[in-house]
Amino acid sequence: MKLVIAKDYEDLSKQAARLIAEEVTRHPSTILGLATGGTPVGMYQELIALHKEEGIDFSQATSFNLDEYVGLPGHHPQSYRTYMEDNLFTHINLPTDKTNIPRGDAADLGAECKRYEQAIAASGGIDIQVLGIGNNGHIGFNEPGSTKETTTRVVQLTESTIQANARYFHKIEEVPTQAVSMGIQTILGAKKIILLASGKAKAEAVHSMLEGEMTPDVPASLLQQHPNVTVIVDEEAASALSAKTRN
Ligand SMILES: N[C@@H]1[C@@H](O)[C@H](O)[C@@H](COP(=O)(O)O)O[C@@H]1O
Repeated sequence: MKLVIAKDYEDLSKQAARLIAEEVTRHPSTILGLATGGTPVGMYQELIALHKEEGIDFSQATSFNLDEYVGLPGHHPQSYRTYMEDNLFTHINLPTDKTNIPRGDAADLGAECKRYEQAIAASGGIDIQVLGIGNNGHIGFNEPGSTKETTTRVVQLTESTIQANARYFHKIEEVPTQAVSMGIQTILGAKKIILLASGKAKAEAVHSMLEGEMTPDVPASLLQQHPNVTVIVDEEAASALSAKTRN
């Protein structure tokens, strides 16, 4: 995996946005894999600026998000659909009907997971997938124990993930306990992957991902088998890495 240590969060966000913008410029009908969470917010702001100031054009692109909470309709203020609308979609020219996010409120969630996986395959597959990382090494909502064979499915969130995500809800009881998430196999199917991590709380997970053994106990470590991963971190998130990995 290629490691980039950015100066700070702003630099990390700019570098990540540049990679996406280059991809969209080179290949306008790019299939983007998008992530939520606090970490990519700065990257989305940079992409909006690149769209407005440099005319980066998303009109022919398609996007697939990693995951969505079970039980939240798209219009719910804490749904990942709302997050994406607010942080990116309403500010760029990606057509709404080309933005895909699993339906967490589907009546038949099993069918929804199949439909989503098939839609990704039918698009030709994800060209560039953005990932964050959970404190416990999760990617998307693939919690520890997720194997490399997993595809889009309903997952149970761990207590630590529920706690980490409670900051977006009024109270912890409101945080859904399940999500629909692309699987590890789905993510590994992307042609390129960019993983972003910022802050001290991610240092241990970044260390295990890059320097630990490949194990479903740290789902992000399974990315070691992918041929084209760029990990962009800031100094704090890099703080548990050995000198050898840093160089
Ligand atoms: N499903 C999302 C992940 O995709 C994200 O990577 C993680 C970390 O979020 P943050 O960037 O806010 O630390 O949070 C959630 O669990």
